[in-house]
Amino acid sequence: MTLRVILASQSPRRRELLALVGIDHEVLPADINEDVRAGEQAVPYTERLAREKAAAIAARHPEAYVIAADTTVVVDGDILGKPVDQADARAMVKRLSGRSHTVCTGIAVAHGGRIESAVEQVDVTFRALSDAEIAAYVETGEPMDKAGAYGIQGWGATIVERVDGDYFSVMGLGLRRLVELFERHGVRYGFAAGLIVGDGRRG
Ligand SMILES: Cc1cn([C@H]2C[C@H](O)[C@@H](COP(=O)(O)OP(=O)(O)OP(=O)(O)O)O2)c(=O)[nH]c1=O
Repeated sequence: MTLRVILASQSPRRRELLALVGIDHEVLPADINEDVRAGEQAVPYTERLAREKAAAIAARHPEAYVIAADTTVVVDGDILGKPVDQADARAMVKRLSGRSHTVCTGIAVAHGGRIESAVEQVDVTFRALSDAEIAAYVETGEPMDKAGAYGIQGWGATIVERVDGDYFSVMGLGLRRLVELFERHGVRYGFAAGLIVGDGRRG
């Protein structure tokens, strides 16, 4: 019998990252309300959302280990989610141009009625961009499904000057932290072996 791992996310980046380190999984995106509560800061917000996404799927699949995450960009205390349209995307990229912002990624692993969670904060600095460059970048479509309207793993890589923290958390799922959360559930990670519970079952 295999260890069942469910990724409660529609994000193709999160699927790629799990595949990168050999964590076999199914995908069952969670449909929850992602509204920010009045006065809620990015760190508690992203952790709450990751936990709610994990809990929603774990309630239906109690035998599984459910992974969920939530990523936002924070600048001047404002939380930037995904842009609603191209004008919004241009405004977001312009706001991030030539300065630093923080990427917050909440991550959660639910199993057996318990949820282990954490938040990674990473400072990212953009080089200065001209309006023409911003328009051309948004034209590619890359920003549209991403928090803060950029993807560090795509053409956005040519915009990022420095990253202070975990690169994979910027992409949407911190793998070092994920392994730590599994360990809190008593599940070990082995290179090449993947996830291993006490009796040697694999996921
Ligand atoms: C900053 C940044 C974000 N992103 C992505 C990761 C996430 O998919 C997305 C943030 O949206 P999220 O709401 O965290 O996730 P999602 O809507 O894609 O998926 P789900 O809610 O089902 O889990 O932004 C990148 O791919 N690269 C980046 O550099």
